[in-house]
Amino acid sequence: MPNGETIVALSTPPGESAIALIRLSGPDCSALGQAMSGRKSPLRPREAQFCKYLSAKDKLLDEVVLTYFGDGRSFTGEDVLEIACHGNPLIIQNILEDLLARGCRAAEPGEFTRTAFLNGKMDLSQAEAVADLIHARSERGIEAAQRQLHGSVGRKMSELTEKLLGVMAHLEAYIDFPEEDLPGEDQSGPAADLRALTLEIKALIETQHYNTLLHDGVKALIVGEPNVGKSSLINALVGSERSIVSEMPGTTRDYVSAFIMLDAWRIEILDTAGLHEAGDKIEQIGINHTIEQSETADSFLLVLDSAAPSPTLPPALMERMRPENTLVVENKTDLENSREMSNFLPDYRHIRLSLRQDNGVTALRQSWLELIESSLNFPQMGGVIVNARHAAALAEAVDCLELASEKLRDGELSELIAADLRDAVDSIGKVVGKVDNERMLDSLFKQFCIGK
Ligand SMILES: Nc1nc2c(c(=O)[nH]1)N(C=O)[C@@H](CNc1ccc(C(=O)N[C@@H](CCC(=O)O)C(=O)O)cc1)CN2
Ligand SMILES: Nc1nc2c(ncn2[C@@H]2O[C@H](COP(=O)(O)OP(=O)(O)OP(=O)(O)O)[C@@H](O)[C@H]2O)c(=O)[nH]1
Ligand SMILES: [Mg+2]
Repeated sequence: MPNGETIVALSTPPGESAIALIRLSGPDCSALGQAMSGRKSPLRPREAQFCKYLSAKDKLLDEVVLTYFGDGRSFTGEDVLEIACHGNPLIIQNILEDLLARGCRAAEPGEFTRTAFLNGKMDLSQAEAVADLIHARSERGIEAAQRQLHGSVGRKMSELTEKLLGVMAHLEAYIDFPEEDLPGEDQSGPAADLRALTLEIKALIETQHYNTLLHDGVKALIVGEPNVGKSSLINALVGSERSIVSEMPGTTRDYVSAFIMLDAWRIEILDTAGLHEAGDKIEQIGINHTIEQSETADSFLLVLDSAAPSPTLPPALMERMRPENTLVVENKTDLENSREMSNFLPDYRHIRLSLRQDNGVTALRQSWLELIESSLNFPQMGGVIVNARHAAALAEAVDCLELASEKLRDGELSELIAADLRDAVDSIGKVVGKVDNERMLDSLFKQFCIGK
């Protein structure tokens, strides 16, 4: 802490719990630990110690376990004191009030992690990963946040920076010598290096898509003609009556959504209004909603009534559905006149089932999972997935590289080109927080929870 303050916050959720953890960071931790426990000697570092908690007014507030992290060997890089007390909101409040009375300051949201970043315990992408890890809602999300917490993004940025510095060195050699004097493999010169690097960064920016998938979930749309069993399907997948099922065509008028887990994936699944021509005004609005939703959908379950003729679907929707992102669900196989429909969309994966007899749903989940995993091709780039902030910084780097490429082509001065490349290095540095910007840090850490 620049001004030597010691910050304090409850790090566990407010409310009743078996144990609550109050965390302090700053120079007063050792003295406070000794004072609150009434010990004659300082607390031994990195050792859990059972103590009484005595307030400044010498009142016994609770029996607690104290852990002191000295010499900055802690999460924040400052001295840290952790107080594990009984999880009663009144006890927690008494202890927090006592610590404030003893001169501590209440921590801002994310301030512990911000301190860790400012003390060089982690780079900015790792600090973001701490929050991602807390908020992840699927195994895939946790895995991705853990990779980032271990520095995957930072390592990728170092690699890109190294390459860029290499291009800068190459550029100097290229400018200093006429083309014909360079060894054969250098004939294409830095122009080719720059192109390759630009493509690599653009590919990295594309991985932002996976970040959205991890946070918001994979968005899946159940579509098909009226009465084919779309609502029966969402109910079977969710495991409860999420959507109304009836024998009347046109039962679902607008989309209904639910979240499910498909293996390690979080999926937002939408049951939609049956698609058919004409219909009344409300139906038409519902159909327009389906088409709108299809524009941002990652996956489709196209339901067919296998005892009815093949459907004709709106071209605007068909455009979005491809063999890689769509599973064709031939429902109602229990009906006598049910037949194979593999001639309809023959390039697509089909699955036959009877939702009425609850037969085939497990096979559908398996088949759908395979389709999702193969179509999302997840994750490439050595497991690096960038977020919106990283992507914006990388897009700046791409702009700088493209400027540099243009100047190189136009034969401009090497100093001008080098300046653009240095700007690109700075933009890449923003990802890990090498380029400091107080406002950006404020807005980033504001999104954290208190005590983190
Ligand atoms: N009790 C407790 N559990 C916790 C945390 C915490 O702050 N306190 N964490 C908070 O998010 C996470 C663990 N992260 C941590 C990261 C670094 C250090 C630490 O003491 N680092 C020292 C020593 C490293 C070592 O001994 O290898 C250092 O970096 O110098 C502690 C926790 C999850 N569990
Ligand atoms: N025989 C048979 N009937 C089914 C099957 N699955 C669903 N149904 C029936 O088909 C009718 C329509 O089912 P829904 O799930 O409401 O169909 P929907 O596609 O949501 O229909 P809309 O919302 O009107 O577009 C209901 O009477 C269901 O009980 C099945 O596998 N076999
Ligand atoms: Mg329905």
